[in-house]
Amino acid sequence: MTPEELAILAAEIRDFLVAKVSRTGGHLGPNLGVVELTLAMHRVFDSPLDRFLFDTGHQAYVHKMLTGRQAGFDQLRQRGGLSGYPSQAESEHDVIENSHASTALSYADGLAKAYALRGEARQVVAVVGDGALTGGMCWEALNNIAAAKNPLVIVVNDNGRSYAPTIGGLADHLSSLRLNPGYERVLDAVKDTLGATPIVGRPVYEMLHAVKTGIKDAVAPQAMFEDLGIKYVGPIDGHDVAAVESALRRAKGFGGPVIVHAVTRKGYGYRPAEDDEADCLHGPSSAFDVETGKLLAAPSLKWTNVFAEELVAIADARPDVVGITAAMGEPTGIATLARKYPERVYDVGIAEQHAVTSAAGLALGGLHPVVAVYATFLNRAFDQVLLDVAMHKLPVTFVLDRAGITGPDGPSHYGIWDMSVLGVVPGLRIAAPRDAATLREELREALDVDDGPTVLRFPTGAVAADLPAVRRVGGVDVLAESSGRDVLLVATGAFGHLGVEVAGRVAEQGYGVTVVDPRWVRPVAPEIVALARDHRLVVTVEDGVRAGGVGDAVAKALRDADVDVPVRDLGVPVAWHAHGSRAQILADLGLTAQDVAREVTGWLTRLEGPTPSFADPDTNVLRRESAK
Ligand SMILES: Cc1ncc(C[n+]2csc(CCOP(=O)(O)OP(=O)(O)O)c2C)c(N)n1
Ligand SMILES: CC(=O)[C@@H](O)[C@H](O)COP(=O)(O)O
Ligand SMILES: [Mg+2]
Repeated sequence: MTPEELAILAAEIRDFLVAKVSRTGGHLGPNLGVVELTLAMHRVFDSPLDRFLFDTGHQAYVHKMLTGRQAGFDQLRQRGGLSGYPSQAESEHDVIENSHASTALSYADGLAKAYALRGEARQVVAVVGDGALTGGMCWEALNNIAAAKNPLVIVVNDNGRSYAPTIGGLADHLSSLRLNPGYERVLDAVKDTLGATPIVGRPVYEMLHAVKTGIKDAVAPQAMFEDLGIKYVGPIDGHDVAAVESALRRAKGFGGPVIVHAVTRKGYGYRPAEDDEADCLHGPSSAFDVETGKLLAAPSLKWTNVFAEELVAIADARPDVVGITAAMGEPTGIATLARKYPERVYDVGIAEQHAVTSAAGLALGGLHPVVAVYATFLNRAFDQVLLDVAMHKLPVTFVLDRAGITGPDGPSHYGIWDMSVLGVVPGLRIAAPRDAATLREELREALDVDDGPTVLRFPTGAVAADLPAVRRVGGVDVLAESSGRDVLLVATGAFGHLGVEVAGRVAEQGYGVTVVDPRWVRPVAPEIVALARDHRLVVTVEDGVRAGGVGDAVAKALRDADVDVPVRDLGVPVAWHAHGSRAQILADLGLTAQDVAREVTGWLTRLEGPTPSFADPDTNVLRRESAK
């Protein structure tokens, strides 16, 4: 293809991305920024013989288009449709399916070693963003890549942003070169005067590279990488296909590890994304107006908003409260605190392990840090929570947004493991609010705990309507109860509403039912044990994996207290759950009022002894507070 044809193709790809993603939602900004880069990769290398590894994978839409999957974009991130990330089931061109950042270079190191050992002449090309580069695994990988000296091409897609501008020393290094006025001005002048005739411009352009070498040496990215033993090529204009191709061909022929530093712009070529100061339309969650880039759906009050507002209200009175985000200030709501108290919020980059242990440091220094991350991303910092925070009994509060079944981002984004994994951390307490009122209350309770870590976890999306309790037993809220005592239903977190709906259905069948929201789900409250003692069956329902979850914990607590009441647990099976909407996935898992009620009555009918033994159908009226 001629440069002109390539330019036309790039424009067509952009038009396609905007047209499709504006209907489905998805990672528009990141993918608009890698159009030329991905075109060049496919022109220089031979996928799938050569392997393309996309770090985080949210920027692989162009790669999908170039590997025959354009038709799938109408169902992007929808159940049964195209994944928003690489998917081996979709294509042999795809490798990394995990949407957690900073993994690609480690995969690349291993893959390159395998090809070297097996004598396979296959190139490994890893695309890693400047944001992902702030993750520690990248540096562990670079250390090994340099030592292994295997042929490996690392494309640093440097757009200067994660969601917000990327923070940290490395980002400063990269940006000082990228933003060097001399480099940019001369580059633009060369490109302007020579017009779109890059071939003619090649010698001049290459001369510019020589000029830049001086700048590079002065600015250190080249030195920083080359001192590691990794060749550095760039910075190059990541939107100039010919320039990227030239750099990739040089890298391909080098015979060892090479970094190609491509300077790109997130949202490039679509003004609403380019001008979006928040995050360059990083990932609109649903359909948006093409003219403005604004979501079509009316904004709803989200769990995140409630958390953010309450945190600021608490921080107003508590100078010891500080916030930490791992490059997700806006998505987690911590940015709201930063706007009022910028000196009390720390963005550590995509570095959750560092976030947790630096929070331990903050706590040792007399502060009470709030670490706000998506539930799934805390997985990688388990050791830090366990040994750096909990073993030292430090007052750190973890606020886990997107806990439970999320949906469009697929299996590696589900926040379903926290209650199980964190359930084995001595001294750690977990709260699962059911609505805005309990979120506010439990956040305050968490920040009042000063002898160990606390966790607050809530799901994605609009906050559940307030669900007042009928009464409170210790720390446990009774949401509904009837005269009979056939079943105690423990409905955790946002499943409070589900629990009350199930109770109505079960009571209609003549059974006695009590629905409770434990509020603090770990450790199991003694009141749960006491309430269980009065019932014939305990059923738990949780928005998390069953194995080691609340159900298992309640069953163990009853065993430990010699309370011989059977426990049945409902939740998320231990499996990889495909992408879809949260409602669809919950329905697929039988976590709907109808399905749960059917399960509960089924268990009740199979219980030994007379049923309903405690419930008098005439008096077994379900008592509950109407939502205020
Ligand atoms: C471990 C982890 N933490 C947080 C995220 C959320 N996240 C998704 S994309 C992104 C920003 C990535 O920035 P960069 O690597 O520069 O890629 P870009 O979007 O700029 O192309 C973040 C923080 C994640 N995917 N993984
Ligand atoms: C790729 C990534 O990790 C995030 O961008 C994720 O897509 C955010 O999802 P939300 O839409 O839940 O904020
Ligand atoms: Mg970036």
